[in-house]
Amino acid sequence: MRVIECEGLTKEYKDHKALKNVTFSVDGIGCVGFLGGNGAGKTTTIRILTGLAAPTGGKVRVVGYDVVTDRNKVTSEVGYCPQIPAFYNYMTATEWMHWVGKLYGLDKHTIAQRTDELLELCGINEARNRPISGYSGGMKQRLGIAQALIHNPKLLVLDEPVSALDPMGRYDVLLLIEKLKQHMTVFMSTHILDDIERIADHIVIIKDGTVVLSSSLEQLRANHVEPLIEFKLDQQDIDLTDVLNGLTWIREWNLDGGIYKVLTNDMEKAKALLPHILLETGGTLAYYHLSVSTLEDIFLKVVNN
Ligand SMILES: Nc1ncnc2c1ncn2[C@@H]1O[C@H](COP(=O)(O)OP(=O)(O)OP(=O)(O)O)[C@@H](O)[C@H]1O
Repeated sequence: MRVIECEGLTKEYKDHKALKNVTFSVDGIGCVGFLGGNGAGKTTTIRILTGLAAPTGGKVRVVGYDVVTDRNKVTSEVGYCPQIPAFYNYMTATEWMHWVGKLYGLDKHTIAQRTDELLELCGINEARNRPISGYSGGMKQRLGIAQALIHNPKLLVLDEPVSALDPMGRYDVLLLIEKLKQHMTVFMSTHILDDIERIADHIVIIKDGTVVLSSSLEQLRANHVEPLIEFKLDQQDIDLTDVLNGLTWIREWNLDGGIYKVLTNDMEKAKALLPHILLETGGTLAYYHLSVSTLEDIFLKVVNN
């Protein structure tokens, strides 16, 4: 059974088509990074996957259930934490978890047991009897995740879980997601490539309401990572456009922050000739490095294509 199956999903608001064609599927445990720029359609997709909004068209099944016809089953199998989780801040974490457990209709014994397990797992145990109002952003996010897990869901959906956090809070939350993904499917939206690179096993990229890529990270690297040459000249005012465009063995190049990145059809030739050609322009090399394309290079290529 697929954990998520989205086929031709569309969502239209009154005067705006937020999702035009969202098609992807997710199997098994691990972390899925759902990546897209501002307004790409991440939150809208997440709201549909969690049963909070209805699609306008297409088929969506989550943990085997249709999000429209089996909405209650979907909500009982999915845990959701928004970007900025809201609490009754005067409550302690223990009180909050009991309150949420009751909303899910769990019995007292189960609530107490799950609260102990989850507050320990999410690193809130020490602070569990303090009011939430005194928690840091990272602690609130981890409590939001604990709360989302109270009913033991098969799928955890996180909307930009680390975007609003400071580096320490971000580190703790990513560490927690890394633990959770060993036992369940975690679907997290983000616009930060570093997060994906660090913890995701599968990546889905959405652009203008359409999925432009869905692939395992392993497959993505195998298909797209290629060797490249990076260099920088001391003289930033030398224009290399004509020189680089005139070399038949250079397939693609770009300039970013003074650093040239060059993809070639013939690495041996490029290694032998390029440094000399650059010196002939009157420039001196400040930096020269044989490298491979990064996830950022691949992302830009896929999104701009
Ligand atoms: N209730 C709504 N009514 C009309 N348009 C909406 C509504 N909600 C979202 N949109 C529009 O749909 C598009 C997708 O929005 P969505 O919030 O899903 O994007 P996102 O990828 O989550 O972006 P961000 O990273 O900025 O939160 C945007 O153009 C947004 O303005």
